[in-house]
Amino acid sequence: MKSLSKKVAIVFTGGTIAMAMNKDKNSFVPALTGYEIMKLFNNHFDDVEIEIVDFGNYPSPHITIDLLKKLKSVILSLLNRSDICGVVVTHGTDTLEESAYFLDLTLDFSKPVILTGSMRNVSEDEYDGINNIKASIRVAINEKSIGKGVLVVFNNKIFAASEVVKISTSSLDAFCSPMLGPIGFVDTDKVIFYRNIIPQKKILTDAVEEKVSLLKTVIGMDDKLIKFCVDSGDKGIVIEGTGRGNVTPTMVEGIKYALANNVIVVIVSRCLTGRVLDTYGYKGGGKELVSIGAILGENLNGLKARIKLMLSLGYSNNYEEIKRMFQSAY
Ligand SMILES: NC(=O)C[C@H](N)C(=O)O
Repeated sequence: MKSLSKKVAIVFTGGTIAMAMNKDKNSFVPALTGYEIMKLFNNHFDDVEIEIVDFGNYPSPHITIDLLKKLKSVILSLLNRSDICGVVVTHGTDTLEESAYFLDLTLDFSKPVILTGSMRNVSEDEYDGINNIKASIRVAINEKSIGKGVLVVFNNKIFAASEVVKISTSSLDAFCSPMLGPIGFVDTDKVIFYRNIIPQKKILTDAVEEKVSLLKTVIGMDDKLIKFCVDSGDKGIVIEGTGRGNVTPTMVEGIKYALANNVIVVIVSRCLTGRVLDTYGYKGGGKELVSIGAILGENLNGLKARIKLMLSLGYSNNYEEIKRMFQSAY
């Protein structure tokens, strides 16, 4: 009999990793349970026991905040068990970075939690689901993965949830950390970390404010979308500004309107790397935005800043406290 020294729970939520070709629809659709995926896996590990948790089979654009709250509590109850050393979550890649960051900010745990998925489904030759699960298990059982927050393992690269983005619609190498690169790699059976990360400050809240929109600044943009968000009841708006965090002059009145209506406005950048800062003093520049009360979102991209604002507004309705949460992420 095998001696089972380590136990990893794998929570299956759906995505391409659990999809197959449907001939009638001539397209890819949800098809496989966690058990069916793991039958293909053919246990590669002698010393690891796997526990399968079938959470659901959701394409990731179908993931909601309610589902994320449920997923968080499923993961928490697994992490609380002394027999489980880490949790792997399979997830559709389209929204994986949002779910990973949500879990990173809300799970206060040192045991490894790894999100992964696949870019090819089981009907395709290059099905990458098994390799990604295998690499994720290796990271989950590695002691060096402890205390690093939620990680994303994809195509043998290891990323911090706070940094990772999906960069390709179709490549197997679909994820990257544009500013800092992966924190490590899975090289055959070895897990190698090349740098450490400072875990993000947690936002320990069960309440999540869902009325938060994300807008992107483009040339010639006016303020009609900002005003629409305010008038339709948003409590927060994240704006991806240009460059250092600037907007068009014609957006400023809308931002003032939002702030006057107690809607928190967070400015981040549509650039892929770098921090926002109030360096520009022209109309719509960061200096004016900060002076009227907009909050700068540091180096977060729009997707992550929106998740953080939803959680911050769930935790507090105090403007100063929310500002502090954005300014001291670590
Ligand atoms: N590769 C994938 O998983 C993409 C799929 N559309 C999803 O996110 O569910």
